[in-house]
Amino acid sequence: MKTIAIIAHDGKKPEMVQFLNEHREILDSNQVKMIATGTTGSKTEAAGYNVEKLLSGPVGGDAQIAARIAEKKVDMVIFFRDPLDKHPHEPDIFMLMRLCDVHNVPLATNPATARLLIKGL
Ligand SMILES: O=C(CO)COP(=O)(O)O
Repeated sequence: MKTIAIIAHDGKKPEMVQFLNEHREILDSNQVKMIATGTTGSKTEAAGYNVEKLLSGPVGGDAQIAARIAEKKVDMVIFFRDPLDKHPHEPDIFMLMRLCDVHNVPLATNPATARLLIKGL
């Protein structure tokens, strides 16, 4: 069983849903568990997937996922960041990405990278 963390900023949520739908077969299999920040999780559920929803990003969701990364409970992170928007919780976003590097967890921040990573699952 592999755990994938799914996170998307508002401007990137449509791209995330499109990405998920392109990989439905893999993501629906019993070999994959998804966790997500709150609103991304709601969109993921609305698209028909099972997902564990954590808090919304700005109120601690990124920090919760970062903690799971530190606890070695996450195998891959797909985080479609919006580089053209400001985020009040930027310190949490950097913490999450930093912990991916500390713990050598694969991190995709755009669909092109995510497509390559998910093929390697
Ligand atoms: O803010 C986010 C990531 O930094 C995402 O949070 P939501 O999925 O709750 O919108």
